[in-house]
Amino acid sequence: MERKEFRAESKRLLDLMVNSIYTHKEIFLRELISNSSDAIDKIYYKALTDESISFNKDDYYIKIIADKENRTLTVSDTGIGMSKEELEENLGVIANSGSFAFKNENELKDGFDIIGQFGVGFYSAFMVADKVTVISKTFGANEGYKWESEGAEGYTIEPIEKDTVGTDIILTIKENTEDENYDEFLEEYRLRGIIKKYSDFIRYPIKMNVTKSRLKEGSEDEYEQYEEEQVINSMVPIWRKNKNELTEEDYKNFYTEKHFGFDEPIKSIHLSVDGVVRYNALLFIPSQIPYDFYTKEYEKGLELYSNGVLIMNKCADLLPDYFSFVKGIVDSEDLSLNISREILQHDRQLKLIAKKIEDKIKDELTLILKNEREKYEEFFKGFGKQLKFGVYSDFGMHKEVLQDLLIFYSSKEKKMVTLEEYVSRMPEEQKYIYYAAGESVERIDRLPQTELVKDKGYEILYFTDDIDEFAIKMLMQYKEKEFKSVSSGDLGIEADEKDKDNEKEIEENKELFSFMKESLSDKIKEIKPSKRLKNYPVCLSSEGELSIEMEKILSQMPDNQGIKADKILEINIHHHVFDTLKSAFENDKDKLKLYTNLLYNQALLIEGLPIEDPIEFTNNICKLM
Ligand SMILES: Nc1ncnc2c1ncn2[C@@H]1O[C@H](COP(=O)(O)OP(=O)(O)OP(=O)(O)O)[C@@H](O)[C@H]1O
Repeated sequence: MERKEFRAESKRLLDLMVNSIYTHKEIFLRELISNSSDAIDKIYYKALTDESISFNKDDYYIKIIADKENRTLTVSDTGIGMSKEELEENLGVIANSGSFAFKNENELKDGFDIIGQFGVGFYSAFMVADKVTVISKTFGANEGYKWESEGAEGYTIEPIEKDTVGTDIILTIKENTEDENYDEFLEEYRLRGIIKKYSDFIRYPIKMNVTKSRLKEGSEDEYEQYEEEQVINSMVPIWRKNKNELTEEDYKNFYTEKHFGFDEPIKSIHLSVDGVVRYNALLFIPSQIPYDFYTKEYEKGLELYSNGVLIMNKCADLLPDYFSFVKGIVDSEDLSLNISREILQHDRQLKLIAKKIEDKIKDELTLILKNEREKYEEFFKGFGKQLKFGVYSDFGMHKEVLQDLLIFYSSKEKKMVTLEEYVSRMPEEQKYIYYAAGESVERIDRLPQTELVKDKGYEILYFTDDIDEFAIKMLMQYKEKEFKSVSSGDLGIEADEKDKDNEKEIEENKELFSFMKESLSDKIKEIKPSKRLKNYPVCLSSEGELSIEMEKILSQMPDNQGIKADKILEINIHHHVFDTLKSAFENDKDKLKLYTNLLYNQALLIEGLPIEDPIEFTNNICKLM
């Protein structure tokens, strides 16, 4: 019989499993039972919706058999089974989740991490077994197949007789070592405990033979032991249980068991609605972003059940895009089993459920923001962008829902604040909500353009995400206060007396400014004395809808059309550099050209924009040295 190699990634993971020092080895059983349950879901759904298949609820179960003599533990199910191709495809490679590829070598050395984070499913069997045998017959096939592997060397596959459809996974349990006791995975008591702990909510019976004792027939004091098949799990899905029967721990276990995420959810939401549409929902707000969250591969959606039967893995219509990070399940007895994806989209009941879910998520997030700020900030680090995309998308249609969930770094508070907090602190004479956009808080903090606003004692919100300014433009205003970039032409701050005195100076230097403007030609729209600069000689500001930050972001887009902001070069006439400019204007116009060019390039650098001709720039500096 031919031995086949595992694919490279699988081999590495297998090595990891075999040599695992992971302390919770017991989770292998949870993984296998969960796979069995998924497989039964598939056939159960088929049987319910296809009239040609006879249906008997009792036919669907999982059975655990421990055989101490042969050191085998079998997890047997009456699920959909696997064909030869499926055995190869599913068990010869790491589950097509991509999660593995994402982990880098360093993280991989730490087996704990990968098991804890992703639940590598089937492969975890190798933590406790020397050999794993899978015997499976898929629905509609005439014969079964046996897949067998003793670890990283590879696996074999061959046809085998099997009467019933389903899968048996037979683990040959490892011998005990000095540090590890593997015998326990053959102990009835221990196995029951593991099943209760991790798989109690599985909706199909998990059966096991348990040892009992009874009075011997005809005897009054002599007992005998006998075996009886028992269902170990309670089978009530967690979402059907009463909230006060459940602990936070139960919800967390369910989250992990379902592989919703490798983190701990910041919130579990349990809904039992008995209105026009009756349904139960269990929703989770994760604390960490999944590695693929901001990629095309990420698929949003909730598991959808009709009266306990899974009808869709990821029902996207239940979640708005801006809450796409939410995981969970919805189960309604009012939904038809045979509902198709297309019908579902227009289903009135589903729409009602979706609306209620959206409201609930918003309320919960608002509560966390209010009462558990640190937690919210952690959440926002990961998912804040998604909320801001939500404000921006669909022409701002959802801004009302989302605006109070936004937080931004504040120049004054030195921490994240809400728009509401900002507005409530605004001095009476302050007209606008000021913001500054840039790469990082540190960089924005040093932007010359912030000087005047800070000097006035006004708070500035720092925008460090690309989407921020676009989202704010969509928002336009908050509580009737418009947003204003500190780089915009008109800041709406009254010039103080000193500035008025300077108007004379400006008038006197009109020609100097027009000479400088000419030498920069159309690189800038205008050059003018700055009202906002205090300590810096120059800065750039912009006029119109498109800011310099937005220009930067758009220029990085693949279909960038070279759209430019209208730039204004502002000169600080109180800076000693201005005296140098004046004297060059009098005595040496060529030098003034050089200076103008230098100042313009300096302003670009401060903005984080590339200078157009670095060679010319450095040559100019040398010329002046
Ligand atoms: N008992 C089973 N019956 C039928 N198919 C199975 C069974 N066990 C595993 N499979 C198939 O093998 C695939 C791989 O299983 P594995 O546990 O490695 O990953 P997964 O379940 O897809 O992913 P995850 O464990 O992250 O949920 C499954 O997706 C399923 O198609």
